[in-house]
Amino acid sequence: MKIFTALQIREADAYTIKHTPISSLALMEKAALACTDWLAEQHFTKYPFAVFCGMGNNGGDGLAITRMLRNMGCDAHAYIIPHSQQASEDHQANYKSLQRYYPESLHTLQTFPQLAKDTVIIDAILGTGLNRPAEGLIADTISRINSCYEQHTIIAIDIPSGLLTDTSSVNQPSVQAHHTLSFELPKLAFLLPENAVRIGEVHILPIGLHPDYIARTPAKFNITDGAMMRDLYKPRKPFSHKGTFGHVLLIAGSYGKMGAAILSAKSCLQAGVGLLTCHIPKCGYDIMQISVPAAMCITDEQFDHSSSFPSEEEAKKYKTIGIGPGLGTAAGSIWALDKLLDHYRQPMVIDADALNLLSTNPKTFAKVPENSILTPHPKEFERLFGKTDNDIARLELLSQKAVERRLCILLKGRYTAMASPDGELYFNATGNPGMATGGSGDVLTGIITSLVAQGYSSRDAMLLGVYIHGLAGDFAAAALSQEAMTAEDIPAYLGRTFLTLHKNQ
Ligand SMILES: NC(=O)C1=CN([C@@H]2O[C@H](COP(=O)(O)OP(=O)(O)OC[C@H]3O[C@@H](n4cnc5c(N)ncnc54)[C@H](O)[C@@H]3O)[C@@H](O)[C@H]2O)[C@@H](O)CC1
Ligand SMILES: Nc1ncnc2c1ncn2[C@@H]1O[C@H](COP(=O)(O)OP(=O)(O)O)[C@@H](O)[C@H]1O
Ligand SMILES: [K+]
Repeated sequence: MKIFTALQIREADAYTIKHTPISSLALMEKAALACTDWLAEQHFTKYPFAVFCGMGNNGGDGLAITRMLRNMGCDAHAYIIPHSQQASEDHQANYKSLQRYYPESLHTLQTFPQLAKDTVIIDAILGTGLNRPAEGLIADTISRINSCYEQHTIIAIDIPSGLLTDTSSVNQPSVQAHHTLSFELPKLAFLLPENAVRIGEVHILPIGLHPDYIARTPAKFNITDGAMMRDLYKPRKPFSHKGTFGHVLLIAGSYGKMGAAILSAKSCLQAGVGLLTCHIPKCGYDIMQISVPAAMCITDEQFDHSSSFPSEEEAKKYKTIGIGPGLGTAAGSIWALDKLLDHYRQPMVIDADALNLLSTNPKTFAKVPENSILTPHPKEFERLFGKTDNDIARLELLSQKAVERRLCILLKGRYTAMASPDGELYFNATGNPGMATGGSGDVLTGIITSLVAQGYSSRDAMLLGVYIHGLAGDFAAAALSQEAMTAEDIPAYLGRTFLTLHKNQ
């Protein structure tokens, strides 16, 4: 799914108006109807409404919504904020309609109104046309709306007013909404963790924008989806054997952190690898052999951490190496990793403590093979590449580092961002807060390493691995609840997840 900029959204609107019998005003009517239908479905229409309207088309939506709510018998009032000399054409048309049918519902905002108990606040002040920070009466109204957050439900139309669509809004005033009703496609602003408290729950409502414009307009950012993943997925051929699906070496675990190695190993197997060998410290031998009998084990000479990885000759038998979960950051491990990288040139998967080791040893980092996949969470990302002022700057840094170092790098989170060496940037939408539990990341490392071994390109293994990891987490949450599920439940639901990838699903 594509993420369009504010400019592209405007072009999509214009293209739809030009190439279909629908007028600009009719498109606004559709948008307003989609919002009122949603309000009715969610049973908000039993409450009074205060609709705050700007003077552009977002305000036009607000006026149309007020009229439609009135048509449904609701007690709705529109408060227009006079921030401009002239309202947009469609705003003027909707103003006239409301004035004609429900003149008592129209107000020009002078002072913030007294709101009756349970009044639902609709924010239709500014939409994608925001071109400077909100100030004056608009900023005051935003701040008054936000002061109602605990007592009233706040619903933003298209985007919370004050929030920029395509760039960071840190330190800018904006409405803080419980729900955002947006049209047709998600916006970049909705995917940024820094905006989480402002956008609330986002609901994307279709309004029939022209599919041709959407199909042929390239987007800088995309969200992966089921259709794309079904195209990437490689079904197994009947005469394949375990050698077909690669041999993984998983270097993981240390004293007290063998669980990370177990989670990663189980996930690697359940994601379909042909053979799995785990390199673990001596303390982990019984634990691994008992917990994951399908995995072979090589024990390090050290008892509590690993300090000697395979030689060039030994490493040849592995299709790829996954390294990091529970590894620890002992000096011996960095020394061993450095030695390994002197000869191992295949793309590998690097996570957790292995990333921490790289972040303190730039010379070792420089030896990481091209097309390797790095899987940092935000803190690990910061250790590797430094701090940024905001989420947009961090996305740019992510993309820049992936291109510069010829690596696939994924930045974990609600919408994991995935950058490949050719500059592509994708977001993943599967997954849920039930996965915010220790070990979920170790599961991801196992899955992605498994996919690389099975012959997926690094980019495809990253996109598909993150997608199925999240979807398995969604199945686990649906069956067990977000609270009760643990990281172990994610590989347990990989089976159901793979079934959704078959072409006939
Ligand atoms: N046919 C269409 O184009 C459709 C548009 N839609 C709505 O239209 C919105 C976009 O409409 P517009 O392009 O009119 O944009 P806005 O409604 O966001 O308003 C833009 C106007 O506000 C002014 N402005 C921008 N930032 C300001 C600030 N900080 N302080 C004061 N004034 C400011 C601009 O100069 C401009 O006059 C969308 O977000 C969506 O809600 C929907 O009705 C769907 C169809
Ligand atoms: N709220 C959430 N929504 C979606 N996915 C989440 C959420 N919280 C965590 N996750 C996913 O769970 C994983 C957690 O990884 P990580 O932080 O490395 O955990 P750990 O180090 O405990 O294994 C990531 O893949 C992340 O995307
Ligand atoms: K708005």
